Amino acid sequence: MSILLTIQEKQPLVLNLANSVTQQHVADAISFLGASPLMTRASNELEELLSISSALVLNTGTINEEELPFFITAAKLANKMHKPVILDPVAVMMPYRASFVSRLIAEVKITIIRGNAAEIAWFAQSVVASKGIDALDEQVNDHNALKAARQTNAVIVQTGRTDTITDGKKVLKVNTHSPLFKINVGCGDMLSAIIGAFASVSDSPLEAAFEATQLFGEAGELASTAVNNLPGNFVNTLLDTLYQKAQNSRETII
Ligand SMILES: Nc1ncnc2c1ncn2[C@@H]1O[C@H](COP(=O)(O)OP(=O)(O)OP(=O)(O)O)[C@@H](O)[C@H]1O
Ligand SMILES: Cc1ncsc1CCO
Ligand SMILES: [Mg+2]
Repeated sequence: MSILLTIQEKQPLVLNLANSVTQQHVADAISFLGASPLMTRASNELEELLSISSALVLNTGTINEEELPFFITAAKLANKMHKPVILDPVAVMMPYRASFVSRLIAEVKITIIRGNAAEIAWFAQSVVASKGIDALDEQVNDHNALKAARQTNAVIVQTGRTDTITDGKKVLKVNTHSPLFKINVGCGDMLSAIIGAFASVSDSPLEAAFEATQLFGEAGELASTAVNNLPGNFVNTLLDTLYQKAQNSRETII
């Protein structure tokens, strides 16, 4: 059975410590795929929520220092309960964010890290040109992705014009092309959450990360064409396309 179909059968709950910029799109993406999103900022409910969740997605886009213990507690509980933890290390190259993420990953096990080339370079002690949330270098850098995977023991999803997915040994690629992804803020956040939904029902983080990234890339291409390559309606059309793909996967077996 495909992972996408399993998501709809199991309707897993995906718990998100989301950023405050793009959380509606993140929740929609999870929901339209057939999973169930939940966002929280309350440490006193973490244990209860994680016990009914199938994955935890940590997005460090709008963190502050008071939230570090909250992120650590959430991930430690998920580790203890053997639930996959996905990290989206937004702009981790910036010094405070680097300090936050360093302290987080020193304490917890991350299953999958999804970031752009500049963010993944940081995990490989390397530098790729960037400005804030955006990587500026379009080169495909397998070396950084492989090194990041080996150093963190996580599956790495390095997004860009070509996406590279690796566990430090095997390297998989997604080569779909939708330029509108780059200018619509939050598409990376949506993909990280979708990877969370896939990992929540799969025993293979590598396979889950690859299939989620491929689905997202294909949906992006269809959505770009449908909106004549104009950005204003892209995300809504992308969400509709994800929904249709999820529905189609059901029809293939009915
Ligand atoms: N230059 C590009 N051309 C085509 N697609 C791209 C390009 N850069 C990124 N993408 C696609 O955009 C999606 C999000 O990846 P991206 O690298 O932009 O994440 P991000 O920088 O974290 O985004 P955000 O911070 O806005 O959420 C991925 O599906 C990726 O394949
Ligand atoms: C623009 C922005 N700033 C912090 S998080 C975020 C959304 C992209 O991750
Ligand atoms: Mg991002």
